[in-house]
Amino acid sequence: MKKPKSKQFRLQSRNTEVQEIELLEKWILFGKPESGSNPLSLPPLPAKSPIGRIDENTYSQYAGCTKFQQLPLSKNLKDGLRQSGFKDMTNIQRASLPHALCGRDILGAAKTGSGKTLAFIIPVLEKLYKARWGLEDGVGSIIMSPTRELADQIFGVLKSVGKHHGFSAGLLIGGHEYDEEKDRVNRMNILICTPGRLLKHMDTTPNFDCSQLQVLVLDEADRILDAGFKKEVNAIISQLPKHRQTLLFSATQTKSVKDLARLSLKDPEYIAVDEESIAATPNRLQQKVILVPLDQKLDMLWSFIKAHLNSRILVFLSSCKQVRFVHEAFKKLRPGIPLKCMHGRMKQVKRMFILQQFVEQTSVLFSTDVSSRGLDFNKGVDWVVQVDCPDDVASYIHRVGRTARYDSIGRSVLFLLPSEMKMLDRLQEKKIPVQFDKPNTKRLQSVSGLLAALLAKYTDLQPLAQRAFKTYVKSIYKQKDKEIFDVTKLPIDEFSASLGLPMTPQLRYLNRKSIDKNTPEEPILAPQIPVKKEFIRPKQSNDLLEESEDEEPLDLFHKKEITDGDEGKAIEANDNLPTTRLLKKKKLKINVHRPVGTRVVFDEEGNTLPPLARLADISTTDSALLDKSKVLDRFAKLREEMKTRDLEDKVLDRKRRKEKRIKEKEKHKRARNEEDEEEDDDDFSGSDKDLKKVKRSKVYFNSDSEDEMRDKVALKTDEISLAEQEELALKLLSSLNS
Ligand SMILES: Nc1ncnc2c1ncn2[C@@H]1O[C@H](COP(=O)(O)OP(=O)(O)OP(=O)(O)O)[C@@H](O)[C@H]1O
Repeated sequence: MKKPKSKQFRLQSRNTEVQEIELLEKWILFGKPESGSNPLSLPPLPAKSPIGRIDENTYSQYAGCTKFQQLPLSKNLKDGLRQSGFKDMTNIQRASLPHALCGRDILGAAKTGSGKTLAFIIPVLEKLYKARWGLEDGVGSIIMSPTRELADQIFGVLKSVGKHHGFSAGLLIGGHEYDEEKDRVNRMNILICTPGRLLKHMDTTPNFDCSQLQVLVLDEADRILDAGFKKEVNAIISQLPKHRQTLLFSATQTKSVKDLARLSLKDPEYIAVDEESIAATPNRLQQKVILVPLDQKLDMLWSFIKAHLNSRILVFLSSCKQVRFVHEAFKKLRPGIPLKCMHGRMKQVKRMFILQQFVEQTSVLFSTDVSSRGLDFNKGVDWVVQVDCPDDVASYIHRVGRTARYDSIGRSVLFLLPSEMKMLDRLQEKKIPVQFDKPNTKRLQSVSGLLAALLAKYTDLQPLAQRAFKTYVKSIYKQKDKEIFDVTKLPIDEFSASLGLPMTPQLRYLNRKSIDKNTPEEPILAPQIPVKKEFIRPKQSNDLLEESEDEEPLDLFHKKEITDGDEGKAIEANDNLPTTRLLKKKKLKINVHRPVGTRVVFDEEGNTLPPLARLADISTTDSALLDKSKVLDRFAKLREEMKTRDLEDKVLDRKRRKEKRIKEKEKHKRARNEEDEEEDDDDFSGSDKDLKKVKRSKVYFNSDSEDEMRDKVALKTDEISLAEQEELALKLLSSLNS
């Protein structure tokens, strides 16, 4: 146990703390970089130049320095950084720390894996230290992250570099015990959290108070500020004090980040260290794009894995269901490397466990975008394989950013469908150095046949495959960027077969006939409706699957059923509308409170008629709207149908009852047997046992037609006794005769 420190020692250390803070503040003030300047452009300080106070009023320069030790940081933090192995600063740290340490708001963008975490953790720790923040002061800093895993990693870095500081820090993320968090949340100085969980505490935890907040950090700011978190983040920000330092970091600077900057940042420093090279991906990252038809994606992935059995491969697919199917199916095919999967539907603890396993050994991790942002795989991912096209360039950058972290090298490959080639242009527009390659199909191993066999053998795999198929197609259908994602160009049947499915699942929202170019007939429920030009999807000039100009615009949707008679009217009514308009089902509002018999009925001219007048009309006039003979025929048919159904039901019912009876008898029999066995265990003499057996054989029957058997045996007993009687009579007679 530690010896309690003496009062004098505590006083002395408090004095040195006060002196240190005073010195740091003067040093920071003295060397403040110009607002808007880029410390990276300053010449680096000579290695042996003095650090800290030089004389009474002179301090060393810190803007432009390259090492953490040259910064005006507390001794506690310098020790923490050194012990965690951090010596030289990365560019984003060099560019942002001098500004952040003097209390400025920061809007920082830097490549993935470039060290943004330390760029905000250091100012947080220093700000609270200089404010002499203590336990009783409550929440001093909030660090928000979009995902739990990322929050957990930030927490890890904070614990490591801040271990010599006395702050209490807590992780507030979903999947953790909420009630337990409630008790200690008020005692935490630094909160690392996901937006949802923080808001929950703000709303429900008594006395939870952030009114003294000093620093707010948004990591992966673009993601936190996008539509998904908008409500939560706005609600949180409205409860925070305006007077605070705000640090926003992300790999890509988006408009919404700037929007937030306008809302709450005060003269922020825009720090984009990669602006000169523009590309948001590291130079150490080799990036390839290959053209893979949809029905060959799994073959390609399988062949790739087989060719890289000694690597750590992170595979991105677009949905949880695909991740689950590919993981389960490939696991059964045993490629010779451990396979793992991770998606948002998994419990937090499991996700953490999988991540840890993945970084420890060579393996393949199938994942959704849940692991595409911010996760630091300890420089350990060799390959990032994007099997499904990312939503946009930002998403691409985040995915490939899981490899080539800090100073390590990495490789990535993106599979693009012929219809998704526009994505290549988008990447090149953003100056992302991707290399387009043709895949080596000589080494391609086909797995679709194997998958079909697997699906037949493991019945639980088939629904997984079906769901994977459906979610993939739906994800393409729902994508906003129709220039890249065009569901009409997917070879649906071939894709289904490539997953091993015996039949293509039904996709209700797609009109299959329109998609299938081999069956150019008209969709049955889609009458030819003139379509306004502006509603037709513009054709892409560089689409490999381009259709001819003359072709009718594709109709992807099912139409509301239109009967022969209605068809003309429907067309007339919607003359100038695009086809899609017709398909929207009109929601019928039923007023359940309407008094009975008050329904409004219209005549042919559109005049309202009194309720039920139309029916009365039918009975009184010859021009009946309903043909009576037809109605009677219909009723006769219905009666016939009901009769046959009734018969079928009866047969079924009889069968069910019989089965039930048999089951019950078997149950009785088993119970009896058990009883008898118990009795057998008691002291039975041999003869008694035999007797019992004989008795039992008379009582129990095994066959289904039990009653018949019983009758037969009864008959048999009668016959025997009769024969015996006859024999006895004969004997008697012969004895009498003799
Ligand atoms: N100054 C440094 N010296 C050595 N290693 C560093 C330094 N700064 C960061 N690193 C290491 O670089 C890796 C990436 O850092 P970090 O996770 O902070 O990157 P990031 O920019 O936040 O990435 P992302 O955008 O993907 O979230 C980590 O393993 C971290 O330990």
